[in-house]
Amino acid sequence: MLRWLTSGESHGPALVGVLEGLPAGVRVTTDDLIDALARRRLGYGRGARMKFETDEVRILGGVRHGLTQGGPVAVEIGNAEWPKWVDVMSADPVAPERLTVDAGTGDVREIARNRPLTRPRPGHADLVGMRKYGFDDARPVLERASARETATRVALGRVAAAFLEQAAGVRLVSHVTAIGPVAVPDDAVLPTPDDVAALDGDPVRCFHAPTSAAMVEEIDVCQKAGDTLGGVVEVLAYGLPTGLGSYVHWDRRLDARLAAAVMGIQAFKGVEIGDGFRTAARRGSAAHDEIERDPETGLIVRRTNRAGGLEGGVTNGEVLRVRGAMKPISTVPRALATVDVATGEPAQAIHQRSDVCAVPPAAVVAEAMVALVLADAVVEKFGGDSVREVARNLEAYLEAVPPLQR
Ligand SMILES: Cc1cc2nc3c(=O)[nH]c(=O)nc-3n(C[C@H](O)[C@H](O)[C@H](O)COP(=O)(O)O)c2cc1C
Ligand SMILES: C=C(O[C@@H]1CC(C(=O)O)=C[C@@H](OP(=O)(O)O)[C@H]1O)C(=O)O
Repeated sequence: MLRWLTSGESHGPALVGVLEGLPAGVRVTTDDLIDALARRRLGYGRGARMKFETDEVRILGGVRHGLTQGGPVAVEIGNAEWPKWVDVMSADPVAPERLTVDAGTGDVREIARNRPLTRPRPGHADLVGMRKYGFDDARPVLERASARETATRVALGRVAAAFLEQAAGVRLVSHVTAIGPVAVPDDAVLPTPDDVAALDGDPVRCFHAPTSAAMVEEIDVCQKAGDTLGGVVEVLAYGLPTGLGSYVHWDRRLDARLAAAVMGIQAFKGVEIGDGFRTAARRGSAAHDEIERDPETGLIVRRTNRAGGLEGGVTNGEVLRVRGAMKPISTVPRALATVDVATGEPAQAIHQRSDVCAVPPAAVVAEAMVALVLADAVVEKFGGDSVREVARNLEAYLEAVPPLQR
């Protein structure tokens, strides 16, 4: 079983992540993680923080000389702004004057970062978090609810993706299929893992050039109006063997595990496998993927892939397609109405600096979550303590499939 945990606050000294259960022998370096994190910082419509954040990453354990060792892999991602937050986010108690004296100039004044946040922002965890954990300040809530935490998931997801490729030849790619009302046409060509560089070069991680231009325009119009946008991302996994996941129990179904992982990303409100909600509107004769034997290879193939690579919660050998719907960024510059919980009076929500649209980086985060779930499913089905052992087990399984079922 593969397990992962993250810790850390948005403005704390660092985020940390631990991935446990990964076989030994996965080739991975700090540079691989740097690349993955740089990809998550891309995207038209992101806010001020992504302009200076460097995601300084260190591998703290589990990897030696570029190879995983079988122990938990631990990563740390520094916060470029930590010097500004040392007192506000100190783990240990600080003297009250440290919160009112400017560390740089020595001036005594109210420092905005230290002021209690009592005007909870609609669409964020602020109000529910204050009530639930007993805070009179939203600061501790937003520090942990923030999507800054997704940097850790992307770093761990990169390790999982390395395992998938090296043990099973599985490769992933993510792209944006909609921003607000602007969507790629249903018949647009799907990207493959060889298109990652092209997607990285697109301002909104969209594989359809005319739609990409329209998405950028939509973000510009929205930003000028003081508003924010959401959208839809898609993750594709190529080269998956059949047989990952199971139909025998609800929590073994791979579709259920993928849905939970994608829904567990901040601001994600819907998940589709394959044609998902569109399938619900079709008749059965136009909804499923007919089976035939390829006259050239003699192998069993599908005429279509509407199911998105899963039947009965089990991979069927087709390309896996998982989509996630992200709601618009909650911090709306044209501030939303709220109540000041210190006074009980009507108020406008606090406005923290913020992204206008974060759908492109969210695609990268979704890819990381899918990689983690698939790596877990591969470890579960093919076991093994080293990459070589997993690859051997996979090969033996495929060889044992009766010829007429291949
Ligand atoms: C990559 C990414 C970046 C985000 N950036 C912001 C942001 O800058 N400002 C903001 O208000 N919300 C941002 N969000 C969304 C909030 O974190 C999210 O809406 C909030 O936690 C509440 O969502 P929930 O109801 O799903 O928990 C971002 C989400 C993701 C996935
Ligand atoms: C820091 C990241 O995203 C942040 C997500 C976020 C939120 O509320 O979710 C709010 C903003 O943070 P800050 O308040 O520090 O400007 C974003 O920049 C990141 O993606 O690395």
